[in-house]
Amino acid sequence: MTDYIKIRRDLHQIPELGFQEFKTNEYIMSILQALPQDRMEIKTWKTGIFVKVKGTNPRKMIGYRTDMDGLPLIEETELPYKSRHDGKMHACGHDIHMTIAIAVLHDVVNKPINDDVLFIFQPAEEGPGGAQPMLQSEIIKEWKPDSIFALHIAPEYPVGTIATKAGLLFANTSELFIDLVGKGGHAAYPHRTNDMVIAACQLVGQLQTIISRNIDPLDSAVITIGKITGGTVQNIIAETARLEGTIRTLTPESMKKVKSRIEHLVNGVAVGYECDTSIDYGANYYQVFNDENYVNDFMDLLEKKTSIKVIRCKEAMTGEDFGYFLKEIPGFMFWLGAGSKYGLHHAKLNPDEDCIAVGIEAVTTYLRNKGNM
Ligand SMILES: CC(=O)N[C@@H](CCC[C@H](N)C(=O)O)C(=O)O
Repeated sequence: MTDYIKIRRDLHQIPELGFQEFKTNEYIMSILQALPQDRMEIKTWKTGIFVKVKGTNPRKMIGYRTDMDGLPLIEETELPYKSRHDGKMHACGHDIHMTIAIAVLHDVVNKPINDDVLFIFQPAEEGPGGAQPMLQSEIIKEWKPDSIFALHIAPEYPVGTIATKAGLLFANTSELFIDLVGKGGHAAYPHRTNDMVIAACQLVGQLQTIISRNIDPLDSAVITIGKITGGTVQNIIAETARLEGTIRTLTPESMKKVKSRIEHLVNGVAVGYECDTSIDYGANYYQVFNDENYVNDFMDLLEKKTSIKVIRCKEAMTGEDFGYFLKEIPGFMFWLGAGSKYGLHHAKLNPDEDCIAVGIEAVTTYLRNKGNM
């Protein structure tokens, strides 16, 4: 087993939720402390870490970002190194992302390039979002990279491939939490209550009409209600219900429109069912929009210098708060093929660990080329 596979498996066993990545931080710090220190400057920010690796003749600073958090999900793999944290799992590949960042950092510390490289270990990508507050931190004001890039594993692409495109890669996202409060009571006396299970069911159906009736058919958007809770027991009419979901759009303008329609429909339910309602949009992520020049250079470079297969893909409705970095700093994100039968956010996700070597090759090839010009 290589050192990097061990690192990935160690990290896989200790998934932590956003801004609680304490053990993850400690684990990464212990690796950093064992590296030669003369070229590195390390600063911590909440549970995140910035590492500046000084170049030999720096003219610019290149940023490379990895996310750190896991998801609230019970792992259903039979892997000997499955999650040791009950109800939490690295089901979005952040264990692989961190491993690749550590491996590349190790390489750049041992064989420095001309330019400075800023490695950003960012907490809370799954929520509530670490990128935006990190960008507002004093550290990034002092160490603002001239360009930045990042990767995300893609279970649907085979190992040995990467996929990306110029322009929009990932959607605008917003979490969605809707609370309904009516009047509960005995199941045999519905006329004395306002049943929030009925109101919630109506609302879920109505929300889907936003996509089919309010969004231009040539545009695209998603409203997913992933969770409904309400009521207490089978023979009591529910006083409260809660819908939890997410909105995805291809433009910030469509996001505004979807939210405005949601508000109208929720108000309609409030009037129609004589209940109290509230909406909370939770974490909102800006689209991941790749700079055409940077991403084309990257794809051309991999095609010329490596045997990695480069796929020009379509945009996806996934979200990533790396979009906030790209809003301020030019750069790009790419998918790294990880060949798993189960997709992102699935309890049986099992990325092929061979993708780690491909990720390391793609990132170091880019850094060694761009950072030595
Ligand atoms: C790559 C990926 O799967 N990202 C997540 C980002 C979560 C955004 C937020 N918590 C939301 O649900 O809107 C995704 O679900 O796309």
